[in-house]
Amino acid sequence: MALEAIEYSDDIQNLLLSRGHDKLAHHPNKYLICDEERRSLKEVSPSTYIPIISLEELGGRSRPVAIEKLKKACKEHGFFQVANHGVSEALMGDMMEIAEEYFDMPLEDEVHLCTNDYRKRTRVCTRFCNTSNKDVHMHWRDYLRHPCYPIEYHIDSWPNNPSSYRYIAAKYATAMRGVTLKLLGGISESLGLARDYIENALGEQNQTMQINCYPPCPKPELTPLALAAHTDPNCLTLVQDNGVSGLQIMKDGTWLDIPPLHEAFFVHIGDQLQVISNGEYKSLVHRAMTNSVKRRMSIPTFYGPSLDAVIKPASSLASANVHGPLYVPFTYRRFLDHFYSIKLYTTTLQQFEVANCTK
Ligand SMILES: O=C(O)CCC(=O)C(=O)O
Ligand SMILES: [Fe+2]
Repeated sequence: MALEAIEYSDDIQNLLLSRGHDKLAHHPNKYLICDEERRSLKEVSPSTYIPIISLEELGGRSRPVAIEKLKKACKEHGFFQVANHGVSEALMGDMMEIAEEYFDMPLEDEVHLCTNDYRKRTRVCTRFCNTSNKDVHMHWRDYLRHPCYPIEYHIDSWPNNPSSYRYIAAKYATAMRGVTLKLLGGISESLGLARDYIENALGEQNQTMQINCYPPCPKPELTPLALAAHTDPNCLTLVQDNGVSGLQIMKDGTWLDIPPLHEAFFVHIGDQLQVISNGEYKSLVHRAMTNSVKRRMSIPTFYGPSLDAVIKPASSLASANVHGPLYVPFTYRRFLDHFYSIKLYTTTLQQFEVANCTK
């Protein structure tokens, strides 16, 4: 689909859930979900075991043991929690507080950031994707999103309100980059690659911070999904939440509830790591549920390639596989264009599978 075709004039300000009431009354059909999604909501199991990776352990003499743990977590689960990560409780608290404040502000100050155009890298939005199909259902979520690396390059595009937003978000983004790079170093080694392999494979790199705001939903039976099932298109995602549950992940064909984590970050694998690892590690299918009582907030840090980086399976992993490379090389820009143009957000990778490209 031509990208030009995806501009359309939904009144995004009217659709933002957090800025006004009764979206269900005004847009009764927009939030309905399909039968298949509705069926899957009934088959959810209670919370699951979440492997713990200690960043202290990864940086110390027990690194080889920690790398083995990391390998098992990535291979068998696709997710883990990172503890002893060095991001202070105070900074995590300040970031969540300013995030909550942001979504309590009147919209007037932020109108200039509201857009559904995914190419605007700093934006306030409510749609998951920018498809031209207006019938795609909406999610019970608003979000603010902005790039964070290099900070000096992007900070002027960030919200200026609340007045300490930029200061706190910059401190947080810097700390999160440190944690992510340490994890990526460990993950590289867990695949038998040089410690800086993945970092280098991401080119100039891209770090994006997102603040998801899921307001209480008056009719969760009508619109149970706050965010539909998807895999993240980036490489690795680290999530902080505000202590309200709602995240679910798919493991071995079953949906599982993930409880809120205190002081730890929930980390999971994205599509680019699946490609670089040549399918050794799989990106995690996940979604979020609505809640009729409490507002849920989450702050994912998405770490991935720069738009021009060419992503492909690591050659040592491709040659170790009887099938060779499982994915064709692509630029991240091309990948994202495809990701934002499809309706089923769990299938982006299929387009880039060698098996599908040589037919
Ligand atoms: O809210 C969450 O915990 C997950 C959010 C998410 O999956 C996303 O923003 O991509
Ligand atoms: Fe996600």
